Amino acid sequence: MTAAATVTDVTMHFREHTALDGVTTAFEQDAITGLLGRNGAGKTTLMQLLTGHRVPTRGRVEVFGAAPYENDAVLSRICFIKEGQRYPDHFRVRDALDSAALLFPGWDADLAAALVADFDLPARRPVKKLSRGMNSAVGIVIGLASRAPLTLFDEPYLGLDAVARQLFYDRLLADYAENPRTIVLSTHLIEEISSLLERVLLIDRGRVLLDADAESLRGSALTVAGPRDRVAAFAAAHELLHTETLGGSSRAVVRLRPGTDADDVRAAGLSSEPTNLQQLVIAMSLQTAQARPTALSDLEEVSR
Ligand SMILES: Nc1ncnc2c1ncn2[C@@H]1O[C@H](COP(=O)(O)OP(=O)(O)OP(=O)(O)O)[C@@H](O)[C@H]1O
Repeated sequence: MTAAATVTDVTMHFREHTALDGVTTAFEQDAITGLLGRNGAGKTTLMQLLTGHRVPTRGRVEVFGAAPYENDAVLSRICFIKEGQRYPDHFRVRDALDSAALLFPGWDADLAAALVADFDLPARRPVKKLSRGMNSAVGIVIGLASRAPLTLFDEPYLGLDAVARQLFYDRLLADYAENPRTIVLSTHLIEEISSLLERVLLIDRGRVLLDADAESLRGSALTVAGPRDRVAAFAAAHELLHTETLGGSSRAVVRLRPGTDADDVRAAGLSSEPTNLQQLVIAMSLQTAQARPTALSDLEEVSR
């Protein structure tokens, strides 16, 4: 794969807190990557490193072959849309778009105008008087119309209703099909965007938990159910992500070994149902949470 950006053994400390811990990954060029993970996992921190807003404590970040920090040649090719983006107080919607047009060499004014109409944005209204959702829509218009070779959206939906979110997904996909570029999208609305994704990067407590091709993930996990012993025997031959047992029955989320499918589950005398990306992410995150050593505060609670 050709990478637009690479992150090599990157650690990021904020005083005593480790936000990223030895992260190595690559963002495929001209692909849409979903950056997933629980609150505080380190998604925003990773995006800040990719966009030159921070330098890592250790390790190397390269975007288009060079370190992004204070590198104008690289930064002019990056658009970073953050949750709750702020604009100067006096800015109207039109001013926000005009300054974005100056900032991004690939700016498409026609696309911006079409998106403003799609999202029903009042061009002459001050941005600070917009509703939360409208404010997010301004960020989305800028992110899409920038046509930046690397565009990052960090939870861009604050306050956006379901119809507007769907509009965003549709416009993103349509424009991306005509103008492929590298897009990184962090979100907690995993199922809503799962069909858009070509790559999935799941971070948990600053570490990479999953870095995979979305197509290969689809169908790779199943929820299997049946008698406890049979489920345990089946899971032992695959990768067990999460299990729940009630009396003699169990349900387990399992990542299948390559070359196996639901027929193998049936042959083992178990029932199965597909596990979607959101369920897979939850199961993997829960698995690491359960495997984690007991927190100090819990020990203190026990010893009291
Ligand atoms: N400037 C900072 N100073 C101290 N700690 C920070 C700073 N920025 C982030 N952190 C901590 O680093 C960790 C990762 O934060 P980050 O914002 O990257 O997570 P996230 O995955 O984007 O979370 P969310 O989904 O809630 O937005 C968190 O524990 C956070 O408190």
